[in-house]
Amino acid sequence: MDGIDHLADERNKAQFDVDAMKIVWAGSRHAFEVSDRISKLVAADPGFRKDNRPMLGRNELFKNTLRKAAYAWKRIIELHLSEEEAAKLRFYVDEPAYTDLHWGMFVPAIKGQGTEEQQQKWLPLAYKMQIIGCYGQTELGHGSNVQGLETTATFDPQTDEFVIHSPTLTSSKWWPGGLGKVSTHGVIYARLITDGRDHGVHGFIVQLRSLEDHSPLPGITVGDIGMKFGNGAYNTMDNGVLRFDHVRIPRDQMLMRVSQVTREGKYMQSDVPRQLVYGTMVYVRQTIVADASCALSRAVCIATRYSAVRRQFGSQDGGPESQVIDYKTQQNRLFPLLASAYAFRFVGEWLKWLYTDVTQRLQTNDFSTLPEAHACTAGLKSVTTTATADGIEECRKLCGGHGYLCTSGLPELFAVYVPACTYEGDNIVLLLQVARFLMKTVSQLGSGKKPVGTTSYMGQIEHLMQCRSNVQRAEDWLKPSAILEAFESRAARMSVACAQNLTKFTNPEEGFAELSADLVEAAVAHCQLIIVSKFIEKLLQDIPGKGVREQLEALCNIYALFLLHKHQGDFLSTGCITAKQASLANDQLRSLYSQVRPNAIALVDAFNYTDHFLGSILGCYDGNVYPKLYEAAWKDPLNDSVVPEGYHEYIRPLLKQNLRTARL
Ligand SMILES: CC(C)(COP(=O)(O)OP(=O)(O)OC[C@H]1O[C@@H](n2cnc3c(N)ncnc32)[C@H](O)[C@@H]1OP(=O)(O)O)[C@@H](O)C(=O)NCCC(=O)NCCSC(=O)CCCC(=O)O
Ligand SMILES: Cc1cc2nc3c(=O)[nH]c(=O)nc-3n(C[C@H](O)[C@H](O)[C@H](O)COP(=O)(O)OP(=O)(O)OC[C@H]3O[C@@H](n4cnc5c(N)ncnc54)[C@H](O)[C@@H]3O)c2cc1C
Repeated sequence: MDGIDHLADERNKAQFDVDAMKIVWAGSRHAFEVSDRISKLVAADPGFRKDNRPMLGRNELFKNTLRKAAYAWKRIIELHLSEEEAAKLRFYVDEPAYTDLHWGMFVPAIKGQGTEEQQQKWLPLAYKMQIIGCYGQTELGHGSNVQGLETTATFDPQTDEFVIHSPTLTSSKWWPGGLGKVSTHGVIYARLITDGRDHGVHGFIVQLRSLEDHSPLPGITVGDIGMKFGNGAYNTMDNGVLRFDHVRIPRDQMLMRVSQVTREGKYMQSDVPRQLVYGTMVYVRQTIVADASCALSRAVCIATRYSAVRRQFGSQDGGPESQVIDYKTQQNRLFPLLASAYAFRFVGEWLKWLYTDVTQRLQTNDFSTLPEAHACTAGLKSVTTTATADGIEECRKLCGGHGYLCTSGLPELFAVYVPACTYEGDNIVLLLQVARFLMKTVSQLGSGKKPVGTTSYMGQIEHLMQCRSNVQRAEDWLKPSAILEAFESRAARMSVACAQNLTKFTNPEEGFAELSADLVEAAVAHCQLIIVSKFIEKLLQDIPGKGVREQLEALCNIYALFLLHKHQGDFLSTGCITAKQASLANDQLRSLYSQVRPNAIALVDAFNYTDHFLGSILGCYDGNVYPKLYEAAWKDPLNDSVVPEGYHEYIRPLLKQNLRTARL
């Protein structure tokens, strides 16, 4: 447009090396370089244009997604992109598509639950996209309760086949992404039945469509489940419905790493735990935490840049009005979200490490850390997606009226993101899994079994149950030890209080159900402690770059003290801190906001997002918001004609009606 950087003054205020921060955000110099190169490549390619999405009807929108996915694949092949680069390209194309499920769930399910032989047969086909797969678990009647799935896979020893069948309406598969219109195959979860016995839910590779003409194979009814929340948004995805009418598949298409069925129809279990059938969900939940930091940082980048551009009130002697980012209320809503984006980034990095560690252990038949990995992935998925969905909506409000325009990018971002609170495990259901893990940990405290990993703080339970914070001045809250002690004692006390209340019930399951709201709060406290402590651990690492560590320290303190303020009730009622200390934390928070303020624009520049990826006029790099908004409005299809279609039919007759009739 005018070629001027309208945020240049803001950028000049920064007190740290933004390029060094970009590397911290990306995770490594290599990750930064890949991400930077691929994001620019996508942004410069008109084939990946996305600004017209909210205007398109479903069929047009979906066809456009198919085109982009095919084009992305073409570019991946032409440019000889590595697996890492290809994943980045799909990420920056930024359009939910069947490929997400193919690469993100179908392939991992075969890798995690297939035998060597099965992997050798299926993975090369999937890697070349000669078959396209989905993850078919959820049914019309059951999603959370996986053990309640109704689809059956009955072994027929006569033919050495499984017969896959949907016995009821509620057993119809319902939701799997990519299933509706695209997938040729699916990993389908069904109850395994041999010789009249039900062995529970297992995974099967089932071909759904002809590889010749894409028509459903005999016995298969398949389609899309219909429009979802928002314009554009997740409607680029063909979430599907699927019914089986006695569909036969060969025996070797049951994923047999965890359990097997022999030629004679004998059911056998390996010495790996049965829970590995749920392994793909652990993998995906871990990736969702990293994705949360991406979605939140994107919204925060838009809201921060726009808050520096937008001015309201406060003009003195005819000078400019105040930038809204200078209002403390704006900072109090925005900066904790900025801090959360960084916090989720680092906890996501750590969770990836934890997952890699568990996977390596599983390969050597060490299953000891699986329960913790399940609790951490479930809990962190829940806490980070809830905060991110709420955070995106808050960013929209932080942008005032203009945030409500699709051109702000925020409505679509919210609509695409919000199902993350439900898919891959409803967030409350997942927190209840964490609570079960915590109650088990508390119950074992007296047994001499030392809690490890993320529950190791419970090892000092006597201290945590009676300690009092020694914070006396606001600055004392900057000490990591003060923060950690407060968060650890809050989490420990909430868990122990639940455990004590549970003993009042003769039936433990009844007690768990009755106290579930409290248990969820205890689980949240535990997960927030993990996020805070991983941020603090990150700061123990070597962090090069002028001023970078100082910024991260400020953000870490903002994240922790904001949570402390928001959940004051927990901290005060459990007696970990006094009302005076809570008030000092708030004083400290205000002064941290002032410290971050001059760095705010540079801190969001460090995400290194292109204008294409942000997809937001309010968040554009140069801050030249008003001319772009004005220009975009005229491009709306409604402005194609000056007098709207329908004028002669519906407006003119109104205007020309008899006045006397109108008065009656
Ligand atoms: C809620 C539970 C965990 C309940 O399972 P259950 O067997 O009835 O539960 P239980 O008796 O409490 O647990 C038995 C035991 O299994 C453990 N466990 C449960 N899940 C896992 C796991 N993933 N890894 C490792 N261990 C696991 C539990 O901790 C229990 O262990 P324990 O017996 O206490 O030692 C489960 O059914 C579940 O995960 N439900 C959520 C369903 C879900 O996440 N579906 C995802 C579908 S795919 C999708 O949404 C893709 C969207 C992606 C996109 O579009 O991008
Ligand atoms: C966009 C999107 C994409 C999806 N993609 C896939 C896919 O690719 N493959 C696939 O298999 N599935 C997919 N799903 C399905 C998804 O995994 C399920 O919707 C999810 O696991 C939640 O299950 P549900 O729908 O049965 O919710 P429900 O369990 O019916 O939840 C309804 C309410 O009940 C509450 N609730 C349920 N159980 C309990 C309990 N024990 N205690 C307390 N409260 C409880 C929940 O908190 C919630 O408030 C997708 C879903 C969406 C929205």
